[in-house]
Amino acid sequence: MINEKMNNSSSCFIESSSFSVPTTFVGLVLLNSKIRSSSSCNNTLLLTPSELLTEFVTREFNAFLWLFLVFITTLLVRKLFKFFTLWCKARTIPGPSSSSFFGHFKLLSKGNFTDVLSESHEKYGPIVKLWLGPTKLLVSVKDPLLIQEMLIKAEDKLPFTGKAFHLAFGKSSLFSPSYEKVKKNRELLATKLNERLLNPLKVADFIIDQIENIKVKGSLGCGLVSQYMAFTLMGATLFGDGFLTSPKAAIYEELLMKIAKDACFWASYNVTPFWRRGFWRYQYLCTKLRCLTQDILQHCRTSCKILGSIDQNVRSEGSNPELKSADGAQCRSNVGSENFQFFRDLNDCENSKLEHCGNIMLMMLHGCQTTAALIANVLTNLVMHLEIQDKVYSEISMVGKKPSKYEHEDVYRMPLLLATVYESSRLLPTSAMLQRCSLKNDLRFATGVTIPAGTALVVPVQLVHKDDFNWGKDASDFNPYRFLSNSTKGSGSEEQFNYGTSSFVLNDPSENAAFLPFGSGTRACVGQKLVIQVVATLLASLLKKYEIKLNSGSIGDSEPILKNHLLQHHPNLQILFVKRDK
Ligand code: HEM
Repeated sequence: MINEKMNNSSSCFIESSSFSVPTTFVGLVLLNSKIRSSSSCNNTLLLTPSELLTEFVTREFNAFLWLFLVFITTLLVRKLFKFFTLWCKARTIPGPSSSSFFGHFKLLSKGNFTDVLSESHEKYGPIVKLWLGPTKLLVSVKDPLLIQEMLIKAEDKLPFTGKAFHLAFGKSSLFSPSYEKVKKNRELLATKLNERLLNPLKVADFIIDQIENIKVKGSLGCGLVSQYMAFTLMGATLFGDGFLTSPKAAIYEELLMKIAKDACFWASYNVTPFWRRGFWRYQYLCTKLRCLTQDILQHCRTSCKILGSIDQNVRSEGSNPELKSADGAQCRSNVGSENFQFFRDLNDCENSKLEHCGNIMLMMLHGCQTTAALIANVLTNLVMHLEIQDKVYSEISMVGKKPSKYEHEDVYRMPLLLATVYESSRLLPTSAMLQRCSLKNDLRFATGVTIPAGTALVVPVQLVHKDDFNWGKDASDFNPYRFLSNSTKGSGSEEQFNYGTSSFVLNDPSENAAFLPFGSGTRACVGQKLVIQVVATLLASLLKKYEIKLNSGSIGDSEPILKNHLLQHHPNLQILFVKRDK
C-alpha cells in the first residue's frame, strides 16, 4: 500500500526526473520531503512519519531475511560439501554398505559391539568402516602393525572421554581429547610416576593386615577385595602414606565408585541434561568428592611423597579459596596452600586451583577402576590355575631367600609372577576398546588408506589379544609362559622351566605389537610401569603368606562381563585366603 502511495505520489511530479527507490531510512525521508515540497501534488498521497517508519522496518526486515537465508544456505552447502568429501574419502575404506539413514547404528546397538566388529573384520579385512549416522564414521583397525601406526599418528581422543571426566571433575589437563592440551602434563606425570613414589611393600603389608582383619568372616568377594586393594594402592600413590590412616578413605572409596558408575551415562547426553534431577544429584556427589579430596590432601600433606620435593613458597602464595558445596556447606579448599610441587607442576600457574583437585580425582577414578579389574583378573586366574600359583609361590620363596638390597625391586626377579600379570591383562584387557581420533588432519596409512579427520578410530583390543595369528593356537588359553623365554631353549612352554636350575627371562611384552592392555603410541597409559610394579609386589606379599583358593560354587557365569565399561571375569567369585604353614 505504501509502495502504491509512493508510486502515485512520485508519478505526479517525477515525470522528467527518474528516482531510484531509496534503500535507507534517510533516503526515504529525503524522498518524502521532495514530494512534500512539490506543490502540484496532492498532499494526501504523501507518507506520514509512521508510514515511513513501517516502510523502513519492512525493508530492513526483508534485508535481514535475505541475509539469514544466504547464511543458512552457506551453512547447508558447507555441510553438504563436507558430507560429500567425507563420503568420497570413506568410499576407499572397506566395510559393509549402509542403506539406512542411521547407517549401522542399529546393528551396533543391537548386538555386542566386539562381535559385530569381529564379523566385519573377518569379511572385510584388517580395516573396516561402519557408519554411525549420515556424517559419523567409525573405523576399526585389527592388524597389529596398522594399529601401531595408527596409535602413533592419531594423537587425539574422541571428545566423549573428555566429556565424561569434565562432567564429573571439571576441566582436565590430563584426559583432554586434544593431544596438544595434554602433551606437556603427560610427560611430567610419566616422569614422576616412574620415579619411586611409594614403598609398595609398606602398602602391601597394610593391605594384608586389613585382609587379615576381615577374612575371619570367611570367604571374600573377589571384586570387592580387588577394589579395596586398588583403591589403597592408588590412594597411597597419589596422596602419600597418610592416606592409609585417613579416616575418610572409606567414604572416599564409596563416593568414587558411585560416580564412576554414572559418569558415562551422563556424558552420553549430547546436551548436558540440566533438566534431570538425577543429574543434579550426581553433580552433588561430585562436589562432595571434590571437598573430600581437598580434606584428604590436607590430612596427607606431610606424608605425600609423590614428588618428595616440597615447595616452601607455595604456603605463602596460598589463598585458601572457599568452595561452596552443593548442600550449602562450606568446604575449605586447601589446594592453594597445599604444598605438593607435583600437582603444581602439572597445572600451569594460570590454570585454576580446582584443576589440581580434578586431576587427582581423575587419576584416582581411572587408576582405581582399571587396577581393581586387573587385580581381580589375576586373582581369578591364580585360583583357576593352582599349578601356576604353586610355581609362582616357589619363585617368590626362592627370591625371598636371597633378597636384594632394595627389597621393593625383588619383584623384577620374579618373571613368572610378572608374566602371570601380563597374561591376565592379555586374556581380559580391562579396556576392551582403544579409541583415537585425528581431530584436524586426515590420517594416511603407509598402505595408502586415508581416514578422514574427525573419524572415530577404534582398536578392538579383545579381538587382537585373542587372535591365533598374533598369539598362536592357544591364544584363548591362560599361558603365562608365552611371556617368558629360556636363555638356552627359546620361549614359550611350561616344560622348559625348571625352577632353580634353568635361567629364564621375561620378554619385553611391548615388543609384541598385539599386546595392548595399556594402549600404545602417543596416548598410551602413563601409569603402566607403576601399576605393574605395585600390583606384582602386592601379589608377591599376598602369596607369600596365603594360598588363594576358590570358594566352591561361586564361579557362576564364565563369560566376562562389562562392568562400568571395563571387562571383568566372574564378578561374584568368592575367594579364600588360607594361611600357609611357615
Ligand atoms: C591396571 C591399570 C591400568 C590400565 C589397564 C590402564 C589402561 C589405560 C589405557 C588402555 C589407556 C588409554 C591408552 C591409549 O589410548 O593408547 C590409559 C590412559 C591413561 N592412563 Fe591408564 N591404566 C591403568 C592405570 C593407570 C594409572 C595407575 C595411572 C596414573 C596414576 C594411569 C594414567 C593414565 C593416563 C593419564 C592416561 C591418559 C593418557 C592420555 O589420554 O594421553 N593409568 N590407561
